Parts: sequence; structure tokens; C-alpha cells
Amino acid sequence: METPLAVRARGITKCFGEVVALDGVDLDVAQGQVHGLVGPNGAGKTTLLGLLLGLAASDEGHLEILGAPVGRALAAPARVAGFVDGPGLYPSLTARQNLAALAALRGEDARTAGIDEALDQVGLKDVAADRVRGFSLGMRQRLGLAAALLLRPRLLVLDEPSNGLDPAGKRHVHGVLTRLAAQGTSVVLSSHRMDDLEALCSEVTILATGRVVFSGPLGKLAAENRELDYRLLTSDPLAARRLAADTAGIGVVEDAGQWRGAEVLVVRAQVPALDELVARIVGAGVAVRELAPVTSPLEAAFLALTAPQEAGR
Ligand SMILES: Nc1ncnc2c1ncn2[C@@H]1O[C@H](COP(=O)(O)OP(=O)(O)OP(=O)(O)O)[C@@H](O)[C@H]1O
Repeated sequence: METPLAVRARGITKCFGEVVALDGVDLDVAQGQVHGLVGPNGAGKTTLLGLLLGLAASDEGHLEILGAPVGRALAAPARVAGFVDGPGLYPSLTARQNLAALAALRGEDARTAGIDEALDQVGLKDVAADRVRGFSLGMRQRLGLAAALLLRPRLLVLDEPSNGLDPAGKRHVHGVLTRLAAQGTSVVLSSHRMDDLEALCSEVTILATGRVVFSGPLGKLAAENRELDYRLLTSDPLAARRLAADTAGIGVVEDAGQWRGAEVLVVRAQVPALDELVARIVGAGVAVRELAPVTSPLEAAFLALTAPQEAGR
């Protein structure tokens, strides 16, 4: 039998009075996939995540989670965990007590609920006995993730999980999410951080004013979309520039200046023309030391795909 999708949404519409927060949204998330939701403020990301968590019901459309249709009753579907608008925690309890309270609510024995493992996974073991009142935003986010892990979810839903995280915290969270996905848990998360989404997600959905303007693999944005500006560091910038000017489909961006103290060439191109240029540069005996998009493909697509909607608001 075919493995059901973790999320299958078709034509989801959700209004708040006059405001159309989601307008005919389709979403597919495969099992074991980390799927990013991105969009300008007010695009509908939190609303969509709330539907996945059973915090609200859609007005129209069909939603299936882990193969089961979601009804109108407001309840988290089985084996789905996560949070929107920050995790709900008891400030006067310690980190460990918060997780124990959660386990107790579900009728589990705190000693066997995996509390220490969850705290360890998110890097909070050393502050397990500290009251949450004194926790920073990043620590609260990580504790929220630990709470979700206790449920051993098959679908994890997270709104801005990187909010307030320092580099070490981010490494813990990224590690946890990547490991969970490798074990078959699907993760749907929203973020305004393109670098996080690119580091974590295999697929993204870009929302703008409640509509899906792109959904698919990140690689598709790079390969399929518009021209991007690429930064090229080579062993012979003058020769590389001459070859770029002479290659079809390549525009040389003038006044690119220096990059980390070295003279840099910036070209505007689609991927096939860029491939041709790199082959020609290397063929001429010039080494390519660095090649990277100036603006990431996701950010470029985000700006291009969401700008018209924003302008038309
Ligand atoms: N409970 C609510 N009552 C009224 N309007 C709401 C409610 N929740 C969301 N909205 C509206 O729905 C639209 C989508 O909001 P949502 O919070 O889902 O966007 P978002 O993409 O998560 O935004 P952000 O990036 O700012 O978090 C917005 O216009 C918002 O004002």
C-alpha cells in the first residue's frame, strides 16, 4: 500500500470576518520531509499551521493528516505536535517540571516519558532545574520543542522555531529536526529566515495574501526560475571577465567591487549559461575558487513572487 502523505490539503479557505487568511490553499507534505512555509507578514502561515494542529477548522476545502481526514472538531490530530505563537509553558515551574506536567496530563509516568532525553536533545539538560520564568526566548522555543518531542510525533508543526535562537541553540534545533525527518517524522515549519529554510527544508511553499505562489523542491527554484546574480572568485579575474562577456546568456554586472579582499566577478545568468561559463573558465586553465548566488534562489523567488501581491494590497 502507498504510504499516505503526512499532509494533504486541497482548496483550504479560512476567513476571519472580512479577512481571507487562506484562499484555496493546496499543500502536500511527504512523510519524512521538512517543509518550509514562507511568506510576507500576514500571508497566512500561522493560520495554516493552526489548522494542521487542530487549533481551528477551515471554512472550505479538504484536509488529511497522516492519511486521516480532519473533521470540524478542534483537537490535535493523533501523533501531531507543535506550537504556534510560541509554546505554552508554566513560568513558575522548572523546565523538567513543565515536561513532567505535560506527561502527567497525558496520564504518563514522568520517569518513563523520556523527559531527560528530550531536554538533552534540545540542549537544555544543564538548565533542567531552572524556572522557565528566567528563560530567554530561545530557551523557551527549545523547551517547546522538547515538549513536542515527548509526544513522539509523526508530524511536527512549528511556527518560527528559530526565533531568538543563538548559534548553538540553532544547531541543536536543526540537528533535532534533521534527525526526526531521517526517522520518518514530517516537519512543517514557518520562518522568515531564508538561510534556515535553505539549511533545513527539501521543499517550500511560498504564500502571499493567503494564496500559494510556489510549492515544491528548493532545487526547482534555482534551476527553473529567473536569472540570478552569481559571485565568481577565480584565479584570473581579468580572463574570467573576458570569457563571461563572450558567453551567450551571461550578463556581466559592472562595479561588483571586492569580496573578502579579492576582486570578484558578478554575472547575471540562468543555470545553463552559468554551467557553460564555468566550463569555459576551467577549460581556459583558470581556477574557480568560489561560485555562489549573491541573493539565494529562495530569497530571489520570494521577492519576485510576493512583490506583486504586496504592491496590490
Ligand atoms: N484570530 C484572528 N482574527 C482576525 N484576523 C486574523 C486572525 N488570525 C489571523 N488573522 C488575519 O489573517 C491574516 C493571516 O494571518 P497569519 O497570522 O496567518 O499570517 P502569517 O503569515 O503567519 O504572518 P506573520 O509572518 O506576521 O506571522 C492576517 O491578515 C491576519 O491579520
